[in-house]
Amino acid sequence: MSDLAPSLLIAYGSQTGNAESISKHLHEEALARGYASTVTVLDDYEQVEQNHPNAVLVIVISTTGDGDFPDNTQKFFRWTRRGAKDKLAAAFNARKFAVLALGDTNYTNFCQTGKRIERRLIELGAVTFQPKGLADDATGLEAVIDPWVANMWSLLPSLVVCDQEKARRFADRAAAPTSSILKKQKLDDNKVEEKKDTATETPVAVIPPATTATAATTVSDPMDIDIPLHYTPYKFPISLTGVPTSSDQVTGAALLPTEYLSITPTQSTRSPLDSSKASLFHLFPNTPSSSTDPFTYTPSTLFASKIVGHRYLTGDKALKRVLEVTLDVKGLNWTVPAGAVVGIAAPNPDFVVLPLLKRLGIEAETVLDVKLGAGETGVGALPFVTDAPYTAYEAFRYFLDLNPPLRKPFLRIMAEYASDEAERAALLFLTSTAGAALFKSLKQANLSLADLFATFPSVTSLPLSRLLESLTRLQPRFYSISRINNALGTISIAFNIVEYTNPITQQPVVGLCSTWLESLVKGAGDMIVPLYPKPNVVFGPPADVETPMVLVAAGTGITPFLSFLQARAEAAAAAGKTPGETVLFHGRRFVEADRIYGSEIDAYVAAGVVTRFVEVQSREEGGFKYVQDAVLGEGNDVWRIVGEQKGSLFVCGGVEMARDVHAAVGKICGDAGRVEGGDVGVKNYLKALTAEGRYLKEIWS
Ligand SMILES: Cc1cc2nc3c(=O)[nH]c(=O)nc-3n(C[C@H](O)[C@H](O)[C@H](O)COP(=O)(O)O)c2cc1C
Repeated sequence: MSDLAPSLLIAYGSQTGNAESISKHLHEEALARGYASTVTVLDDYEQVEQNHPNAVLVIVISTTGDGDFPDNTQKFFRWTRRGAKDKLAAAFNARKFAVLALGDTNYTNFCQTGKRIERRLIELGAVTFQPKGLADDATGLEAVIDPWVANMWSLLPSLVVCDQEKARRFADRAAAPTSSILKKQKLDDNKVEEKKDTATETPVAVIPPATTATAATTVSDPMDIDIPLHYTPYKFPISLTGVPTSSDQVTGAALLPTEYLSITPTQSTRSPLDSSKASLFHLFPNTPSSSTDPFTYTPSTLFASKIVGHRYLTGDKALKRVLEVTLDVKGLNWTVPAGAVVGIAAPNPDFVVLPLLKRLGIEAETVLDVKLGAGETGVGALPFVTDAPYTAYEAFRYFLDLNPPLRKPFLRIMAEYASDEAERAALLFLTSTAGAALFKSLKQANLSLADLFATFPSVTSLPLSRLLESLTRLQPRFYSISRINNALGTISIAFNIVEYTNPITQQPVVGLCSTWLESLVKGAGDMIVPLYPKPNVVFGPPADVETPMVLVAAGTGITPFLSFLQARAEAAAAAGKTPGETVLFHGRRFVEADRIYGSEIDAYVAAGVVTRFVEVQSREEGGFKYVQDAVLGEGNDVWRIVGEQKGSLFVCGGVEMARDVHAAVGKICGDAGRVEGGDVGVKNYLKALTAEGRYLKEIWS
């Protein structure tokens, strides 16, 4: 009897789509190599595994937040810790598995989730068939992923049953210098379109229609805002040094991913173009309009909240505008706790969607029938699942990430459809090992999909199925709630309007969600914001209002702390207690212009809820420059509160700031022998504080 497992099961956990995309491509390649393969999101693992009890398991998982599990793995990880012993044993005992972890060394907890999952599965009796891969986004994921995956393919024949005929065909394809199917076709096909340089094409500019929807209460509206209406795609100048001009000269190009989606444009059309309406909701007919359980709402059953107020929190001198938006969430029936977070599903802007559809030759109004190809079984392989069939416009506007990170499998697919030989060669070269430096320079330019098509204008006939296979789902954007009114059923969020110039392409870049929300308050839509409450948020103030705490924020990192202070003031008043000592550090650029929630904090200071407010300005003379300098400067107090009085320390803001504050706190702990054991002692001490929930961070990149 063979010891080989009957199949391969690829399970992913992904916050922004990288692990998802990698897993789907692994799955497709596994099928092409002759393995019976299934791909699933980790949260569905328990159910999917029952149909594949003896499969070899490959886990691809990213780390998010501050060493946290992606949202679509939380259920899985909880189950591995607290699930029924017999079920866990059945699922994992003697299971052969390997972990490919994605992370970024800019974060303190590099690839933490991959490490934890591997450790936990080993505890449950599973056995690794190759060491985990730790891929680093800071230096380029491919440097680790490519050899890790190559090693996996070399080991799988001794682990999983393989269809030898398919394996042989695959080996033949791999041995061919490049896929020549399209090339041959082109030689005989006079109908191939003339090369068109779309970089010079004028993109369609869509002017959002004016609305008569209820106007928001504008407290202050300091300036006229230009809402972007169009985007001119950027053609990346590829340096031709060392780049082969003919595809025959390219060696070691990536293999063409197998096609797995079947997309049929149906005869029906639906006019989808009224983007002033929250048309997203007709795609989710089963979504309850209200529910007694707020967590019924998820990324695929969104709640329709309504903007009922807005104001700018920054002054004219500020370099970035901070907008506060107040949303009616009564129907959620959610008693919102301090520190709560909502995920907002912002659509792609029409000025990106419509030119892209035009570029691909797709009618926006056509209803699509999207299915897995014949013989496909992977439950996680569909790019999105909704209750209703949708139009091309809806798919592009609401469901697809149109700014994906540059990925080699997609470049390989583009090469297949490039009608210009030099472009085809360049695209193939980009996927090869020899093209690594060029790939890196293109990746660093953060090109959008539109830029990529402008860079390779001869890719004109890319089928929709190929594009959808390569794109991942548009992810919700998360916002900490700053102000809560549970009686009225409203919440407020405050955020920077993201706008900057891409340093490499010099193109303007705008944030998807922040600019969309701003456009709504400027009258570009019907003020409906699809959202859901993020479950399992642990970032909240200590339960006992007398526990002292230190809060460290930079910029809009102040937002969750507003809710902490509000909760503390209310709980102290209700219990007739004096709130514990609270030191709040807030870093910003300018004293006045960036004093986000300044008057609210002044009121908390006056009421004794904030006992010390340390304001730090990086662009003003005098005082501490950065918040980490202030934390270090106030080290004695920080230690007294956290170390001696067993208080709590919370940090919220960007990743660099959190790293620098972490270093400052480490120094405070190590100074004067406060924590013994040198660097290792301090590291373990801070780890223990985190485990106790007394040192928590909310971080974004
Ligand atoms: C907000 C945010 C937080 C992150 N936190 C961590 C972290 O704590 N540790 C780490 O190793 N990587 C961290 N990363 C890096 C991601 O794991 C990495 O970019 C990965 O490629 C993302 O994969 P995904 O798209 O499948 O989620 C973070 C990335 C973001 C955007």
